[in-house]
Amino acid sequence: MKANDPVYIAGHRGMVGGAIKRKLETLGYHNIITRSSGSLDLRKQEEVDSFFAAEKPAYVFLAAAKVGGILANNTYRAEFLYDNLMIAANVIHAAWKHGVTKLLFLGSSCIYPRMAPQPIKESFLLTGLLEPTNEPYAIAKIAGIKLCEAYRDQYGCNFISVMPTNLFGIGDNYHPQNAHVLPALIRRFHEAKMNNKPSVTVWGTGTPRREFLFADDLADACVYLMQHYNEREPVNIGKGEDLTIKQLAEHIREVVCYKGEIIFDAGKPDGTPRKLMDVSALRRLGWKHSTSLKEGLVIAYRDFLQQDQLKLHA
Ligand SMILES: NC(=O)C1=CN([C@@H]2O[C@H](COP(=O)(O)OP(=O)(O)OC[C@H]3O[C@@H](n4cnc5c(N)ncnc54)[C@H](OP(=O)(O)O)[C@@H]3O)[C@@H](O)[C@H]2O)C=CC1
Ligand SMILES: C[C@H]1O[C@H](OP(=O)(O)OP(=O)(O)OC[C@H]2O[C@@H](n3cnc4c(=O)[nH]c(N)nc43)[C@H](O)[C@@H]2O)[C@@H](O)[C@@H](O)C1=O
Repeated sequence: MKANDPVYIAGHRGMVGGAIKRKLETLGYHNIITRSSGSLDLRKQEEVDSFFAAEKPAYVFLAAAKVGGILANNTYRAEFLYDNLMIAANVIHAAWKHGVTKLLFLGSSCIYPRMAPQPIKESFLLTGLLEPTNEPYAIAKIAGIKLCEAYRDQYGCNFISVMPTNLFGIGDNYHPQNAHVLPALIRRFHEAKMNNKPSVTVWGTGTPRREFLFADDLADACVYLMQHYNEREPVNIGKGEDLTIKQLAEHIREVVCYKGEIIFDAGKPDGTPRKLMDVSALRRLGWKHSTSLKEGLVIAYRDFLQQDQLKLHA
């Protein structure tokens, strides 16, 4: 990938796409192609085809998707399946048809079986039942991986897939119901602090374990793999270390400087008990994260405060 090659980032206004764009710009890439979902709906095959015919991207980062936390996944099951299937199918097919040199598809750690042995190796894909709360999203993401593999097998396309662990960072979604746990709790603890509430409720039992990677680290890994990885097998992207949701909530309470209690609502779903990534393949390829959870949380809280201020002045 050379500095003047046309690089399309699908989903550049999102947390991950935005981080990939920042990374590429820092590295001197100056021919970056972007479209918002308003100007190019990736669920529409003809629109996608015309876009690829006109813009002829050489490299594609596929970071556009319908994304959300456990409740959003479980509530909007139709959209999480339909939108993500259509986006993956349309973009990957157009990339083949219009001769894209290389494409990187973003999957997710939730594609692995709910009760997969830990840490989860890439080879565990399709060896067991999925977590029911995010089965539609996972099925669409698995279809994306299989599309990359099929176009590689049949047509020799250099399409690669990466499986990121749970992410957080700049430009995250802080919606109280639809967000992932980390941004949702930043908001809940902040609002409790501002309103002098005696306690904050955290969904589930607090016992599930999750791994959290800072989105700028993920972007760094994606660009690294775009430059150095050309194989068929998906690659896990994570840190290889996790913690319980209770421990995460305690870290966020500290960063936000909230002094009240934490209460657990076991009526809400826990989801997968654990999904710790085996990152040995990524390490062998020469990549390791650089941002600690604590450092990332401080940046994420600052990002939340900035988004909050922007809304107040909008
Ligand atoms: N966040 C996480 O914890 C994880 C994310 N991932 C994966 O990383 C990728 C990026 O996620 P993230 O950045 O968090 O998600 P965001 O919700 O922040 O961003 C998603 C982007 O996708 C675009 N998009 C959605 N629907 C369409 C559509 N129909 N047509 C065109 N563009 C569309 C949106 O564009 P616009 O803003 O213009 O509407 C948006 O910018 C996804 O593939 C996701 O599955 C994987 C593991 C964990
Ligand atoms: C990235 C990944 O994200 C999703 O899977 P998930 O890992 O279960 O993600 P989550 O962040 O929503 O929850 C993690 C844990 O945290 C608990 N939890 C506590 N309190 C809140 C809370 O306030 N909000 C949320 N969302 N969860 C909370 C929650 O009950 C659960 O035990 C998938 O949709 C999947 O598709 C996917 O790709």
